[in-house]
Amino acid sequence: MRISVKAPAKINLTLDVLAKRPDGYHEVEMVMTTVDLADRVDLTLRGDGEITLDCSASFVPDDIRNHAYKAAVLLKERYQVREGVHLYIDKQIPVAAGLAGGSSDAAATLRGLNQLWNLGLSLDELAAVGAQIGSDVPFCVYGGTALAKGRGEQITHLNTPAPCWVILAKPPIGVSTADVYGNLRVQEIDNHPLTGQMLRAISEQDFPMMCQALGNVLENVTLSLHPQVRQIKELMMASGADGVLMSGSGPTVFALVQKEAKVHRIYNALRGFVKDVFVARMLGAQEGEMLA
Ligand SMILES: C[C@](O)(CO)[C@H](O)COP(=O)(O)OP(=O)(O)OC[C@H]1O[C@@H](n2ccc(N)nc2=O)[C@H](O)[C@@H]1O
Ligand SMILES: Nc1ncnc2c1ncn2[C@@H]1O[C@H](COP(=O)(O)OP(=O)(O)OP(=O)(O)O)[C@@H](O)[C@H]1O
Repeated sequence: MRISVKAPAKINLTLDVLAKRPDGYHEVEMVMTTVDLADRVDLTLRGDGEITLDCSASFVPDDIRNHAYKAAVLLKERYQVREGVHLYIDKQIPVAAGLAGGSSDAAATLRGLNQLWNLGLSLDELAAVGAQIGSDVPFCVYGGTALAKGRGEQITHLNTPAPCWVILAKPPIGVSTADVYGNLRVQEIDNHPLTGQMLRAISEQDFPMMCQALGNVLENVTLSLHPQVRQIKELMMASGADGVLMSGSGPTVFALVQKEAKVHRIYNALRGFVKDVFVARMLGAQEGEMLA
């Protein structure tokens, strides 16, 4: 038996850090949404109980370091499953990009195995397993649009934002999330995003207010480490984007626009500058879509 599950990328519409915690993580408050730039995870039942993985991108680890592999191991142990699985990841989301590609693969694996292994678990139960893998995994289990608190695992579901286009551009650098958080001086943050305004903009589907409320306190840290990220932001703004922000710990920057004509202008301007440029839409549905 084989099933395929979509693993969409996420963007952060806001990312605020409130405090550094004694466990080394940071207390965050962030609004996240999924977009239709997605990996695909194929899951094939293995009767011998083994867990194996292949990925279309050869540089992505194919063992326990892979978040999807880890998800399968954790679920198998926790629910004492006898069967195994072969996972194949068709990678479309750029790696180490601030788009939660690995987290989304893990979440898609949890959703797919729930079906393949007939576990009958709720999304809340899958998200609890996901939290053991990474802070972004619980959000990715649900998808859609949400406010995430704690270290990212406390999820409140939100409405679908105003319809718009999302143009994503990733400069050819990988960014370590741990390094970016490590370089953040929480007491010195002077650009806290307007989270309340973002929540209002989403509930009222107010596109201009959503663009105004975009904000990410990790942006300055990554910008100081990688000046190319600032150049991409400036290029997007000069090409007519309605709102521009870095996603997560970066280095991917996204532009929001409502008029389709602007999409082409921004895309063409960026393609002369970086190779990885994607045009996407925000996903409305809360639960990741099963393909088959
Ligand atoms: C930047 C974001 O992607 C925004 O959505 C997340 O906050 C990070 O999510 P993630 O990549 O799933 O993060 P994890 O794999 O849990 O943690 C990677 C590293 O980031 C740092 N980290 C992560 C989350 C958090 N709330 N505080 C942190 O300080 C820690 O040093 C941790 O060792
Ligand atoms: N399934 C996977 N896909 C991509 N990378 C993975 C995967 N599993 C583990 N990794 C490792 O995780 C690291 C981060 O990759 P990922 O693409 O998830 O980063 P990211 O998009 O910045 O994540 P986040 O936004 O959650 O911080 C990579 O260096 C990669 O080696």
